[in-house]
Amino acid sequence: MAFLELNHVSKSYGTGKDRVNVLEDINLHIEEGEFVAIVGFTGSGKTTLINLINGLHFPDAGEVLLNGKQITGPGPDRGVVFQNYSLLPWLSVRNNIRLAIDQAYPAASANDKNSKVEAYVEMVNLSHAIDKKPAELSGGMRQRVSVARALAMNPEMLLMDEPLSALDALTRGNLQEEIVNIWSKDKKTCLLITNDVDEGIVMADRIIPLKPGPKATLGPEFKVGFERPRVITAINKDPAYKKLRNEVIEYLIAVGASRQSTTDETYTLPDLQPVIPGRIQWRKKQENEKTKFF
Ligand SMILES: Nc1ncnc2c1ncn2[C@@H]1O[C@H](COP(=O)(O)OP(=O)(O)OP(=O)(O)O)[C@@H](O)[C@H]1O
Repeated sequence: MAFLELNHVSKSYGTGKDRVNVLEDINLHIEEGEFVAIVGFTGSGKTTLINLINGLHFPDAGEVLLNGKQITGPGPDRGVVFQNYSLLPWLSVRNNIRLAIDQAYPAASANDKNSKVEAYVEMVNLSHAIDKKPAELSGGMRQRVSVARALAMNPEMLLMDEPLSALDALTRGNLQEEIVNIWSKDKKTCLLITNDVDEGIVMADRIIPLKPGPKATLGPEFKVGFERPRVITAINKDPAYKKLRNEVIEYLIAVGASRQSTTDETYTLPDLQPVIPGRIQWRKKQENEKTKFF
């Protein structure tokens, strides 16, 4: 029995003609302490997959098991880092983390809780900003707070839904390294959702592609055997890195292309007129229409 198991999981939204079959027959087994990356196309159902594990959604068919038990809702055993930080804007870094500590260690003394808050903030190198509010932080700093908050819950598993995709390349690289450092210290089981193959190679033990939806399924896994710590500037010179990267990318391109040629689903774009600032669109004045001044 694996630590996390998804067996024959399918998930749809809506009913009748509005029904969207997002995931179909998902089978995923993750061992305790493993770091797995799911790489997928935009809109293929990556967030849906995370939400099934997080307990925010439930499968229509199949089962999601953590430690052999069916997931019945969100719980402190799973810490989640979202793409959009989701911090409470009126609270400082300290108090955002404190909320998580209060929930994870309700019986701890105030002093003990304060020390834990400070330790998690230090873990993500934000001690200098501990009393700042989210609006006073950069995107990378906010994402560090999100990671610290998820870890402060002392979860058994960390779920990360494209946590770094809004960040610039340099900040993204630094945070990838920090997250892996933290993971390697206490080996929490990690599931990372990403659309970046390189991110998967730098961070994960295995990369599993999620094929394009609707009815997205998981593709074959790619094992990432590079020794840790992995430094991207060093491993990107390694021919084995280029080979693995090409294999994953070629697989994604192939399934993307075959999906486009076989799908019978059609998507209707909304009927909208784009508003282009600074551009004047002329039309013939209607009869009896008064001239308007803006
Ligand atoms: N609550 C919902 N109700 C109806 N449809 C939904 C709901 N949530 C997601 N969907 C649809 O399910 C599909 C998959 O969405 P999901 O957010 O899981 O994909 P994703 O791969 O995470 O997307 P992205 O890459 O854009 O973040 C999309 O077509 C989306 O419109």
